[in-house]
Amino acid sequence: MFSPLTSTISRSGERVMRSIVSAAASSISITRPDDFHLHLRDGAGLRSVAPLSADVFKRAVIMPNLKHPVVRTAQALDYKRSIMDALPKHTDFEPLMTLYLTDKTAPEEVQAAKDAGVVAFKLYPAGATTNSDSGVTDVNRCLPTLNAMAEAGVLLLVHGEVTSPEVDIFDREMVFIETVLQPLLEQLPNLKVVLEHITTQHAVSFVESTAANVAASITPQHMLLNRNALFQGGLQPHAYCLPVLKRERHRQAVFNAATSGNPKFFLGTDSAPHARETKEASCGCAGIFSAPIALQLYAQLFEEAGRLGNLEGFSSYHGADFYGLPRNTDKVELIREPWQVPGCYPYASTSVVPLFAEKKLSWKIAK
Ligand SMILES: NC(=O)N[C@@H](CC(=O)O)C(=O)O
Ligand SMILES: [Zn+2]
Ligand SMILES: [Zn+2]
Repeated sequence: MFSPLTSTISRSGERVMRSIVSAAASSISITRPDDFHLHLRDGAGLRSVAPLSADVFKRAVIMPNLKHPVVRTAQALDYKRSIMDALPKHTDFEPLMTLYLTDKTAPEEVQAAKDAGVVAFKLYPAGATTNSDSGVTDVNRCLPTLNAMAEAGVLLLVHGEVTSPEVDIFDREMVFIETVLQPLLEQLPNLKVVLEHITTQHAVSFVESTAANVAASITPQHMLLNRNALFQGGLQPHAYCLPVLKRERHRQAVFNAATSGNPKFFLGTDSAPHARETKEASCGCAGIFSAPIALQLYAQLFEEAGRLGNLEGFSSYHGADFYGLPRNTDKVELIREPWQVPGCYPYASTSVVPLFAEKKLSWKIAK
């Protein structure tokens, strides 16, 4: 279903840290990773997928775009309790909660959220993606709240796409950066921003060239696939996510950024489960589910780059450092043992098709 990774990646400048991994190591041990962009949904869907993330990741930044968006601190605390209730009793997984920014979010909510341990607010331009109808119609309406965030050191996470129908869908990230993000950072130069799930050379360059308070998360699908994957052999709904996959040179830019070792880029799977029948539909949902295979696929992609030694920074250090969180101290071990990704996973009363379904991964997580 998905195109295999094209082997066009240059292997020059290979910098494998020998202390962690030797040429064709049969296992690697890395500090336990965190997922800085995760959709867990609620209800029965939550109970299906949450344990799969908690099996691998120590912490995850939980996206607030539920059907009833998580807009108030009290809701985030309720949601956190239902996440913990969906996990085995003695789990050490820690959900890092976020709030959904709206035109009406009061500046006072910022301190309340921070005091309650909420780590960030999420900016969804209204209409940009799944469950974003209550999102922001104009960032200028949110300036007092964004200013409060800058002052309190609370992060802004951004779905970076404009929504105007005149803008070509493949240009929406670039236009957002130019017309919304850049001007916003000129007004609030200290605001800590994560540009989520970046997909273009423009986003990579922007993040590389701005100050240290701007970083980006990178998904496995945007490292792996270009937009041909959407149409390979017919319409491929399970390759559809937002921001939509881009052309090959953008995939390469994102791939190179992720594997470069630059601390501004870190792991955020954007694992976004949708029931199979809601994707295989006349109007299919946007979102790719990757929780149970993401770390293994990142490892494969870093190895493809000849940069397996940079995996640990990307998956376990850069995000924690940017968020001001302590690095995890426990480890996960990946073993070289090919296995086939299942065609689907149970999801509530139905199923969800993962990224890389029925394909072979070369790394497995040791139990
Ligand atoms: N990435 C997606 O295509 N979908 C996400 C929303 C988002 O992260 O934009 C979802 O919640 O399904
Ligand atoms: Zn998004
Ligand atoms: Zn997302």
